[in-house]
Amino acid sequence: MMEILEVGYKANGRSLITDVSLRIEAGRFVAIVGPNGAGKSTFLKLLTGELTPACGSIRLEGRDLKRYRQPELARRRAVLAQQNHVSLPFSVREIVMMGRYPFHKNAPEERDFAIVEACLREVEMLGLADRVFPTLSGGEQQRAQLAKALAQIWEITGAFLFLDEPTNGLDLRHQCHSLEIARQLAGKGTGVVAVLHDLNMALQYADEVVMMQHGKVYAKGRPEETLTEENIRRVFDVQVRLVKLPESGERIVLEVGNRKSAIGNQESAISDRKSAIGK
Ligand SMILES: Nc1ncnc2c1ncn2[C@@H]1O[C@H](COP(=O)(O)OP(=O)(O)OP(=O)(O)O)[C@@H](O)[C@H]1O
Repeated sequence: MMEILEVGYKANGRSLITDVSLRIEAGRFVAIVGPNGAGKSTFLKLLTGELTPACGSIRLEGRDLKRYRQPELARRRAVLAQQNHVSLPFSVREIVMMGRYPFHKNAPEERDFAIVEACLREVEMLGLADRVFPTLSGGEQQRAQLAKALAQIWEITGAFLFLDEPTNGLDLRHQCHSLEIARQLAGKGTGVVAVLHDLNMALQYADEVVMMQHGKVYAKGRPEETLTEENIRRVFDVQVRLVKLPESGERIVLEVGNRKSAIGNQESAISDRKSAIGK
């Protein structure tokens, strides 16, 4: 379990995260949503240990995250970052094997090779395993990086998987497939924390949704409690309707327009200008 208590973070004298408290249980899929610049990635980096809080504490299994050594942390959690640049000519298989580095001493063993193959199969990348990573398309690179993260936590019970916009660059089928993999991992006891922009994906896959705004938690709880029309309007500044699908009862978010439309703003700017020049 992860316990986040009154965490704050500052950069260049500016507060990016303020007073965030949260419990993340293993076996749950938590989606972090919010507009651009809300602090989602910064918060995720605090959870992974990449950044250190300026105040408050983050505890993993009852122990402060700051007290974990890097190799120890690497055996408990995996991260799919938003940007994963690889310029060296590693093959896809070699990239995925990097997820096994925290577990073998000098060279990979038979078990590591088997896990790499299983993870490549999981993300449907077996056919591209020998390709040089930088020659892959954006979506293929994203799936290879997901396979690497899976390889890292493949055999760990109660591990955590942190995903920053995991559906970035993926086609619709692979978006669903990636989140389905994460969902299944949660079903087997992994704690999944994913930054998602697609509110419908959050509704469909998450057990809990944390909605952030201006570096703070605006709302948190079950998806249907958090992703309400009112919360979405207030936080994203957009009008939506939540519609129930008759066949399954599932709810979907339909965007029905910006609160302040760009055209409306342009029209008022033109009329302001006309009155300023006396027309
Ligand atoms: N090192 C830094 N110094 C100053 N400001 C920063 C720094 N890192 C992030 N920020 C700012 O903090 C805010 C939160 O950034 P963050 O990347 O966490 O947002 P986000 O919610 O993940 O956004 P997006 O949806 O666009 O990815 C942004 O306004 C960003 O410009």
